[in-house]
Amino acid sequence: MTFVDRADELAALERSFESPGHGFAVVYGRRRVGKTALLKEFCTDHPHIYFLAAQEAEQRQREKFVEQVANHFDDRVPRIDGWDEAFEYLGERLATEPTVVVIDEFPYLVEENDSLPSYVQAFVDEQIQGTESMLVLCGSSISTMESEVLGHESPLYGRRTGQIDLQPFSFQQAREIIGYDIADAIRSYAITGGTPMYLTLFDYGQPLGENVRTQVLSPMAVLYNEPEFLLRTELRSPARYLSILEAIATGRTTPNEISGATGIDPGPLSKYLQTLRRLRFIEREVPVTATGKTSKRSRYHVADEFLRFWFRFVEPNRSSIEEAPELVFEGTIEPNLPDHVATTFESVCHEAVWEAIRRGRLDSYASVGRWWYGEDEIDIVGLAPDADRVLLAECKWTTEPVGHGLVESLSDKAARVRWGPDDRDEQFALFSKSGFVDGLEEELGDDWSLFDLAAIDDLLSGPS
Ligand SMILES: Nc1ncnc2c1ncn2[C@@H]1O[C@H](COP(=O)(O)OP(=O)(O)OP(=O)(O)O)[C@@H](O)[C@H]1O
Repeated sequence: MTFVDRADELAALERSFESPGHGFAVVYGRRRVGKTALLKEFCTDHPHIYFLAAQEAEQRQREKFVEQVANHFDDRVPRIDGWDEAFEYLGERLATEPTVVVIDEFPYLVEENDSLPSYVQAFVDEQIQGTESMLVLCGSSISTMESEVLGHESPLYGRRTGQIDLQPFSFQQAREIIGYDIADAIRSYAITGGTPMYLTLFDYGQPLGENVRTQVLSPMAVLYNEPEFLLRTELRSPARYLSILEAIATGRTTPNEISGATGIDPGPLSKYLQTLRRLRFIEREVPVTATGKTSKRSRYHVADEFLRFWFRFVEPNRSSIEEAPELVFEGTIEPNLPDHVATTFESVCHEAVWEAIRRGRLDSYASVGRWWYGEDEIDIVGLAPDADRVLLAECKWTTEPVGHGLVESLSDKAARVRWGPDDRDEQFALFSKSGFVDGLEEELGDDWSLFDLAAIDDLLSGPS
């Protein structure tokens, strides 16, 4: 598998290494998001020591660490008693040769010895301070990385010279891996999301349905149990979190609805929701026109396409999947997939809007998001307060071409979006999977921009 993208992250690590004096970078993010792949790619061009911590006894880990340092410098392995000595030895050697030292899965070391952050602090302050070397701490447990490395309470707080919170690939980035045409690429992304490992599990020489059957619906497949595994990396008892995620994935988006579906009282629920947000399993959204971030109109959604798919189609059907996966696929997944993909299509169009702005195909907007009020909802609304300009856009993942009906309903709803002065500049855009009825584009004036799948493909397949 060739390494894809991550240009910004590699450049940030490079800057940290090149800038005068030592570097201390922290890389974290969800499991399978590509932290190790990123660091290995970065290391290829630099003298480096890459240490992968494991869930094993502290002493054995320390021995392995020291062995690795000694091997790198062609030393005889010294006798070392504690982590302070191990880091002291490393520090002495780094003074002679600028080197990148990566400690991957750092939280495993902290689990074994919670003084590790203090040893690393002394190492950063006293040993690598005067060198041109760089230390990178990496970890998948967002909770541990935030509390033990990045948080106020940590001895390492404020010492880092760089920090990367690695995110899954956007659709545009994922397209470099997904080998389907644009329609199937969107469907496929609706199932795997942008997590590199999930993207690389699919065989794009096979039809999408076959990938779903073998990679998701088989009890032996990695993705069959993946969300539980992800939650267990972060949480001791994930049961309640699982039921909250399932409620959100099946369309309960307000705290009231989630509380009703799960039976969890609003008080404790808000804590669970906060934790799920911190771990990036869910996101809270407010209408783009809302001024306060705590708008009463806020809604929650599952922050990752794969999790949304899994909690909607896999978790509720586990026993049937084990009995008759084909029936679940044909009876439940296939008929409901277009509805699931319609939401993914909206976020793909959202990316297309930003790309169209970058390329000058649309005017610029300071913020772009969703808008809703009462029964009304508009998929994408862009606001340019400096120019009193608003963009109003709808996305349709339907089998029929879009016609006048959508134009009229969007124009009507536009009038109900309370934002800006009365004479604001209104621009419109339509995104459609099945194109537009003949002549629509010519009929509508310059204020309307129409994008079919080919146009979206064109926007999102080039370099970002
Ligand atoms: N930039 C990338 N381009 C192509 N493939 C990638 C990229 N990043 C990750 N992958 C693939 O995704 C898989 C998971 O990546 P990786 O092991 O780096 O994730 P991780 O965040 O370190 O995961 P974990 O915390 O579970 O160890 C790997 O098999 C890797 O080949």
